[in-house]
Amino acid sequence: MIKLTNISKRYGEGEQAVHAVRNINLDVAAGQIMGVIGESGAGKSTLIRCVNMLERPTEGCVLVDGQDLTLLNNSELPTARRNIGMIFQHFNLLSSRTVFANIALPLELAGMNKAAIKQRVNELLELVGLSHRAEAYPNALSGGQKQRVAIARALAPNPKVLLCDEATSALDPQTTQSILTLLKDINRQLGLTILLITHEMHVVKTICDRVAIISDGELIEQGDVAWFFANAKTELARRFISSTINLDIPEEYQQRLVAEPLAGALPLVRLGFSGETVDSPLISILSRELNVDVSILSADMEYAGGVKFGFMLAELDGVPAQTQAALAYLRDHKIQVEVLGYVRRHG
Ligand SMILES: Nc1ncnc2c1ncn2[C@@H]1O[C@H](COP(=O)(O)OP(=O)(O)OP(=O)(O)O)[C@@H](O)[C@H]1O
Repeated sequence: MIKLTNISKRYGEGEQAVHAVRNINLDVAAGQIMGVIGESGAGKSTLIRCVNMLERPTEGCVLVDGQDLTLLNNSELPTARRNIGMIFQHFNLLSSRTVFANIALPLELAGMNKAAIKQRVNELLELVGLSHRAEAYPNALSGGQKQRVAIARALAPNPKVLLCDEATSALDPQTTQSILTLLKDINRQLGLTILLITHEMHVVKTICDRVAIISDGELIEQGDVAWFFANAKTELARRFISSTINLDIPEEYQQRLVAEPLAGALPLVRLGFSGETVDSPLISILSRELNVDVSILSADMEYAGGVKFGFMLAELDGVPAQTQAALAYLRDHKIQVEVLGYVRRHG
């Protein structure tokens, strides 16, 4: 549905030039939710604004629903943009218009008659759960309600694509969750393709099917969300992932942790479960069949992209040969195993 080929965007010329986006290739299939994540200044806003030509790329080609937008002139763009809705971090509502009139605006601009506008706006108000606030002005709404109005306005012309530019960054965690749930519902109900940019891995984990990571204007890694959590290679990706997972080694264990397998010290392992992990009761098999007791220190298991994944910190207690057999068994079952060290017993 969206296909970006060799997109670059340069601001300015010569030595002053800023290469905000460099040579980016990205495909978003119809009906998919794709998240682009990166740190501040990485080029996320520039990239998403290139998709609807709010910024014209310096190079490359932008196909949306088969149409190359870079070939259109400024008078042809407004019609093509009806296929592409967009929402923003700060909502961008018109404060002098009511909720109803904000949502009606793109329909008025498209020349729709009053009765049809009324029907469509009422449908949209219902979709975003704001029928009771139709006559309110934006100033009287909460941040979450404002974003709901912005979503309704973006959906008014029945676009095939929705672009979300840090759409939840100005919202508290609970409101963020409700907006993400709404976006996912809309994606399912309407088959809408969504491209979002964010600096929060939580957003990606909650609603995206695929994720791409951008650093210094370049896409450095991309993949299905569940795969990405378990397999991402770049340090930046791993940093984003650990920001959503709390697996610190408790202080008391840190003090007893040594690098070498001293006699009597037990291996402390970090187990990574991914979409590839074989779904069987591994922990009970270790204790029942391999005689290794597993003491779980902490675990953070998640469900994202339709797949269970997560991490666990555990101590393995058994004689060395059995512990080795247990580690091999886990690896055979596609669990990532990392021995973090060996924990000396008390005393
Ligand atoms: N209109 C502009 N003129 C010149 N430089 C720009 C312009 N817009 C963005 N840049 C520069 O391009 C780079 C990428 O900016 P961009 O806003 O796309 O990053 P971002 O990842 O969205 O950052 P943030 O999360 O902080 O919004 C930055 O170095 C920025 O200073």
